[in-house]
Amino acid sequence: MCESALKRALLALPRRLTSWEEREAYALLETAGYTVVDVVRYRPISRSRLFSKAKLEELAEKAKPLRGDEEARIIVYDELRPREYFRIVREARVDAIDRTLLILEIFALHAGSREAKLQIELARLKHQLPVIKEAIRLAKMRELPGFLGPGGYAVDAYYRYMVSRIARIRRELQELRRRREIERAKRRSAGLPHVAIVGYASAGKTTLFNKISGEKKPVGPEYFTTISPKVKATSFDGLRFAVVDTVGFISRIPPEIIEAFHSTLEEAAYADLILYVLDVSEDEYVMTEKLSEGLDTLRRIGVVDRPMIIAANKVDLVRDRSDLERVLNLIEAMAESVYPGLQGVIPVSAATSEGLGRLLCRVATLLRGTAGSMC
Ligand SMILES: Nc1nc2c(ncn2[C@@H]2O[C@H](COP(=O)(O)OP(=O)(O)OP(=O)(O)O)[C@@H](O)[C@H]2O)c(=O)[nH]1
Ligand SMILES: [Mg+2]
Repeated sequence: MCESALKRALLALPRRLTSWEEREAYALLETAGYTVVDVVRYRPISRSRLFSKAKLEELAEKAKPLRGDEEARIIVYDELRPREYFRIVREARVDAIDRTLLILEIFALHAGSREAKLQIELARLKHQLPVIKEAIRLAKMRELPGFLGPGGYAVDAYYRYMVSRIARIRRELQELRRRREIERAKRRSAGLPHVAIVGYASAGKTTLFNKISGEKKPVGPEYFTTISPKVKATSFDGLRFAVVDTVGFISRIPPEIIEAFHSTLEEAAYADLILYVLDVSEDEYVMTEKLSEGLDTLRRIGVVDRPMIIAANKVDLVRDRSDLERVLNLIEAMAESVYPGLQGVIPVSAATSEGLGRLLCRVATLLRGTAGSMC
């Protein structure tokens, strides 16, 4: 969902990005409601120092038209260390955010549940804590005159507030997680096996979830349309099961976000079957990159041995159908080599329902554990 009034942004892009990662950067900015007014490309000097003096001057020059606009931001599509943040803000006099904060802004736009809102606030606070620490250090050295009041007392107080707020959010999240576990246990004791739909952002997970469950959850071309997991009981061929929609993966998910959304992705770790949605209408290189990123993310959240089916989605958009078999084989070979639990790759179109019957038949067979199925 884009905000109607676009916020202006000066985008700082590292030169190391591949072209599809660059497209992803623009897609994320657009989803967050920014319009890019100018771009600065740079090669980081080191991990802690991104910009040379000359680059910083270029950035400040290009940021001039944004000065005084409270909504405008310099967006550094990288990990921004506190010292670098203050260097930029002091030089350019426009506020800056990094890639993690950009992603969190998008999450905040789509956060419906209390749990999602708390997770985002927690991730933001944890991200800001080192910045505030740096502000205290600079205020003590009198390098940051006037920043949040004299002598940095206000900064100190804010720091203490953040620490106590983090502790409170952690407690509340623990309670919500406990409740979620109870609900999951209830569904299990009712005998419902769980199928978790996972995959890269915008692969078509919710479209497939809606088709399988008869729901009408929002879908859309922007990233992170879904951020809280949705569960719905459904049935196929006399078999009842629960289907779960989850938050999409993106490349290089920042650690704060992985941690914040662990409980969301946890639904996948508890599932009896993983339905991995892959957009096969994309360029082959992009598709395989996204597949390996996604499988890597699953491994990081502890999904290593659950049975998995890959739904090769959006086949309605594949022009060269004669080449599809080769692409499916490639996906299978690639996924199998890193994920031994793979139980097949099935071409589908969540939009037109093509292949859906075969997919569900395979899901039901695996959940029943019956051998010698027709699909
Ligand atoms: N042509 C075509 N479009 C599809 C298909 N499946 C999904 N889409 C479109 O792809 C876009 C993304 O679909 P979603 O279902 O929102 O994708 P998602 O994986 O849930 O995305 P996030 O929740 O943002 O991670 C939407 O514009 C859908 O209409 C398909 O099989 N064919
Ligand atoms: Mg979705």
